[in-house]
Amino acid sequence: MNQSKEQRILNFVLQNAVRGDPCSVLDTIDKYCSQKEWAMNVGDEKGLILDKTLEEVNPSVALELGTYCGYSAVRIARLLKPGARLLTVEFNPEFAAIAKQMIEFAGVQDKVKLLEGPSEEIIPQLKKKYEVGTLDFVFLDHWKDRYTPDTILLQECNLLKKGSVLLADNIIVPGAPEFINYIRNNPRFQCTNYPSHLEYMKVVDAMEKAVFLG
Ligand SMILES: O=C(NC/C=C/[C@H]1O[C@@H](n2ccc(=O)cc2)[C@H](O)[C@@H]1O)c1cc([N+](=O)[O-])cc(O)c1O
Ligand SMILES: [Mg+2]
Repeated sequence: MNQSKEQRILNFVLQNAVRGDPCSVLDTIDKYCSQKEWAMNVGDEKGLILDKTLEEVNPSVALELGTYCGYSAVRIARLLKPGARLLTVEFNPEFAAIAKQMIEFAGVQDKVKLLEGPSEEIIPQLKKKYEVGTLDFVFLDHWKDRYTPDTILLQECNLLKKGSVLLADNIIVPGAPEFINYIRNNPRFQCTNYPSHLEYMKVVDAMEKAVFLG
């Protein structure tokens, strides 16, 4: 059976990146996806916005919704302080298997826990099953029509505290209009927009940061 694009990306990393070096894994994925096959990784330009936000927040507990091939999981994990951890949620078993190998090759597996399943099932389990108190940082990069219901669910499950930071990808392309409408009109969030470009393309995109005010 012929390989998936995600398998080809992983193979390119296994053959060309430096094992245990997260930056080399990120650079190798960016090289492949900008030169050979486009893929929906957050990429190097929006990745810098993710990096800066992480350096500001310096989270102890981070959640990612939408692992895909593990690019942003590696990107986030490489910046976590000792003892800090990332929980990343992936629904598609093939993608989860790829991401697991990507995370292990990058050498960040001790900081990352990959949770397989839909976000609406996993989020309500975070406190009891995954021993989460509250989340310092949440990266939203999964199905765009899930950003709003999952943000509501995070609040309902008491997973956010004053100062928790949400960062959402793809505000322009593919776009998350309901989420923008919800979060910018919600007095419990302080929002900031970060204009950028779609990964590996000249197309305009943006990220939105939303700080929970408690
Ligand atoms: O559609 C996009 N992202 C959807 C991502 C979905 C990922 O989230 C997982 N998931 C995990 C848990 C769930 O509950 C549901 C899905 C899915 O299994 C998939 O791995 C997208 C599209 C473009 N684009 O240019 O077209 C650019 C981007 O940066 C994007 O992020
Ligand atoms: Mg995205």
